[in-house]
Amino acid sequence: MSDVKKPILLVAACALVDTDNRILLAQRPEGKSLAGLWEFPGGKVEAGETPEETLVRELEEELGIKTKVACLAPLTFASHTYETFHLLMPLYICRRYEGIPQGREGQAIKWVKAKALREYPMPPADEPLIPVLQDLL
Ligand SMILES: Nc1nc2c([nH]c(=O)n2[C@H]2C[C@H](O)[C@@H](COP(=O)(O)OP(=O)(O)OP(=O)(O)O)O2)c(=O)[nH]1
Repeated sequence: MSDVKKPILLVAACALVDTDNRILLAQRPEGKSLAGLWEFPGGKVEAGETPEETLVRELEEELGIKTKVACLAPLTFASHTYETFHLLMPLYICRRYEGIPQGREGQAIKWVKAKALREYPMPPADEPLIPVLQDLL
């Protein structure tokens, strides 16, 4: 075990699910950490925000869709040590939203069937989330 304590980073993420039970993945753009990997939309919880508020904000900023705190249900979470921080990432599921998701920040997006999730390389923290979604959907 390392002596140096890593800060905990709180990131809220969302499995957005459409009427065909597909899940939306977004590709991390070049220039960011973990570039090219496919992730659940979301982002860092800012000071003064609840994770649900973060998601309502991020889903609008990143995808141009509107949802509500009441439409976000907690599903599971990721807890993973990266080199410089420990990621704690609650994963919510959302089936009720308005608008058609678009990659508003230049990121590619893709609707993916649960059984095909492993065809899309994801950050290591996301690995344990895949079977949870596959069991559910
Ligand atoms: N949104 C999201 N982030 C994830 C997932 N899996 C995972 O390890 N992460 C990590 C990547 C980032 O380190 C962090 C999310 O940060 P962010 O999306 O708000 O900010 P960012 O890409 O600008 O972060 P960075 O360039 O500073 O690393 O959580 C995931 O499925 N969704």
